[in-house]
This record gives sequence, C-alpha cells and structure tokens, in this order.
Amino acid sequence: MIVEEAPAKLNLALHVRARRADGYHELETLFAFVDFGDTVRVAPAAQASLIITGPFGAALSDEGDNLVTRAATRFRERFGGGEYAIELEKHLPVASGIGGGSADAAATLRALARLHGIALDDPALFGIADALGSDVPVCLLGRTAIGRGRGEQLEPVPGRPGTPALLVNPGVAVSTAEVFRRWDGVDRGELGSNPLEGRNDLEAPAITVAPVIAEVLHILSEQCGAMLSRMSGSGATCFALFDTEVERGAAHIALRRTGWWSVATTLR
Ligand SMILES: C[C@](O)(CO)[C@H](O)COP(=O)(O)OP(=O)(O)OC[C@H]1O[C@@H](n2ccc(N)nc2=O)[C@H](O)[C@@H]1O
Ligand SMILES: Nc1ncnc2c1ncn2[C@@H]1O[C@H](COP(=O)(O)OP(=O)(O)OP(=O)(O)O)[C@@H](O)[C@H]1O
Repeated sequence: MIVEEAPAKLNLALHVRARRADGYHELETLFAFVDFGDTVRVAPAAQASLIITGPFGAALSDEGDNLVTRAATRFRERFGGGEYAIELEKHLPVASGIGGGSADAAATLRALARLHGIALDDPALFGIADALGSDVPVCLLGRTAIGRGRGEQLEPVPGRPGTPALLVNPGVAVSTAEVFRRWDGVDRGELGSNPLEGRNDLEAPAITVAPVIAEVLHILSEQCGAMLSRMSGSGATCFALFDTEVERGAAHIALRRTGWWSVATTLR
C-alpha cells in the first residue's frame, strides 16, 4: 500500500488580473503548503473502490464524483494498469479555499505514479493534474511557488518553512466559481517583489457571499504577533502567520472560543 500526504495549500497572496474569454481568471498568486492535510492510501485490488473517513469524510461521502476517483480514472486512461482500493482520510474542510480536493487528486496521482514507476515530473502527469483543476498542478509540485495563468504556470520560489500558522474556517462552504463571478473586474496590480505585502483580491467578493469572513479576518488581525492575516483562495478559510509558536498558541486558544474550525500548523 502507498500512503501519500495531501497537505493544504495556502494562497499567501492572490492577485486577480483579468477575466479571460474562456471564463477563467488570470491570476498571480504565491502558493505555500502547511504541515496539515488529508491522507490518501492506495493499494492494488481486484475491484476499484473508494472509502472516505476522517472528520470531514461524511460531508463528501454522498457525492458520487470525487476528485480522487477522477484522478485515478484519468491516470488509468493515460498510463494503463489495474484497479485500486483507495482510502481518503479527510481532515480538510470541503470547499474552503485550501485546496482539499486538489490536494487529494494530486496525492492520488503521486501514489499511482509511484506504483507505476512514473516520474513525478512526467509532463503527462502534469497534464492530467492541469485538466482536473487550477490548483492540482501546484499540489502535485507540493512546494512554495508563484502561480500565473489560471494558477498552472508555476515558478518555484524559496519558502519560509517552519513559520507558525493558524488556519480558521467559520464553517461556511464557499463556491469558487461564485466568488470569481462577484469579482469587480478591477486589476489592482501585480504581485511585486514581496508577495507577503500583497493582497487576496477574492476577499471582498467572498465576504459578499459569506459576511462572517470579515469577522474571521478581523479577529485574526488583532492577535498578538500575527505578522500577516489573510483569506486563502476563494475562502472561507483564513490564516495568520506568526513570529513565534507561543503567539500562535495564544491565538489558537482565543480562536477556539469562537467555535470555528481552527488548526495550529507550520508552513512547509
Ligand atoms: C482560487 C484558487 O483556489 C486559487 O488558488 C484557485 O484558482 C481555484 O482552483 P480550483 O478550486 O482548482 O478551481 P477550478 O476547479 O479550476 O475552477 C472552479 C471555477 O472557479 C473559477 N476560476 C477558477 C480559477 C481561475 N483562475 N479562474 C476562475 O474563474 C471558474 O469559474 C471555474 O469554473
Ligand atoms: N476529495 C475531495 N475533497 C474535497 N472536495 C471534493 C473532493 N472531490 C470532489 N470535491 C468537490 O469539490 C468541491 C471543491 O472542494 P475543495 O475542498 O477542493 O475546494 P477548495 O478548498 O475551495 O479548493 P480551492 O482552494 O482549490 O478552491 C467540493 O464542493 C466538492 O463537491
């Protein structure tokens, strides 16, 4: 059996530049990963199966069309091979801006590539990831990178591994397509040389979908030692980066009182 971690992605900054003719939006984003996520286990089997476990498993079990299954199907169409029994252990909230489904699809592709002796930088594997979703290529890469285009043109950059981070989700699922639809169409400029000084241009439209996001951002920004607080992706998960683990710990205790989902972790 192959076990692959599916870490959550954060958009440390996300600048929306233009709406394209194909309906997607041109982005500039700084992707990073944290030491927290789902787990995917893959084993050869006589018959294909997917079981979903973990705290957010129930939220997905009723949906027939899982990105894990889609990834495995695309992989078999391209590379052949038999059937697999897959277990997805779901720890990431669904439709929450931290790329849970994308991470699961990428982890499935990595597991199958390892089982088939295919290099992780095989262009055909990247092609499958690209077709599955805008965030799947960076999840396949699994390291800090600047993303351009609709997020699939990747330039690896040095990260800040070990930086204490706190993730907070107020429990509202937000549709990525809906948030992009509500973007005001104003290009507020490029990422610049220090993306941490950037913005997430989807915060304002996401707040119109789920006003509680403004409250989450406000509380995070007030925490002692929070050097950066921002929404990730299309929301509703927000994060703060801290100078020290002690400050993150104190913020985690404060946020627990809200009853929202929160996780103390570190950048990878
Ligand atoms: C917002 C981000 O999370 C930032 O990393 C991603 O761009 C979203 O990536 P994703 O969840 O993999 O999204 P996809 O499944 O590719 O797209 C979902 C929908 O979001 C919108 N979408 C997505 C990405 C993009 N660059 N422009 C868009 O307008 C499109 O309406 C699309 O139909
Ligand atoms: N394995 C999966 N995990 C989560 N969602 C999945 C999965 N497979 C399919 N989906 C569907 O994909 C939708 C988006 O889920 P996901 O958690 O990837 O969104 P997200 O966190 O907003 O990601 P992103 O940051 O890439 O926009 C869900 O509403 C769900 O219906």
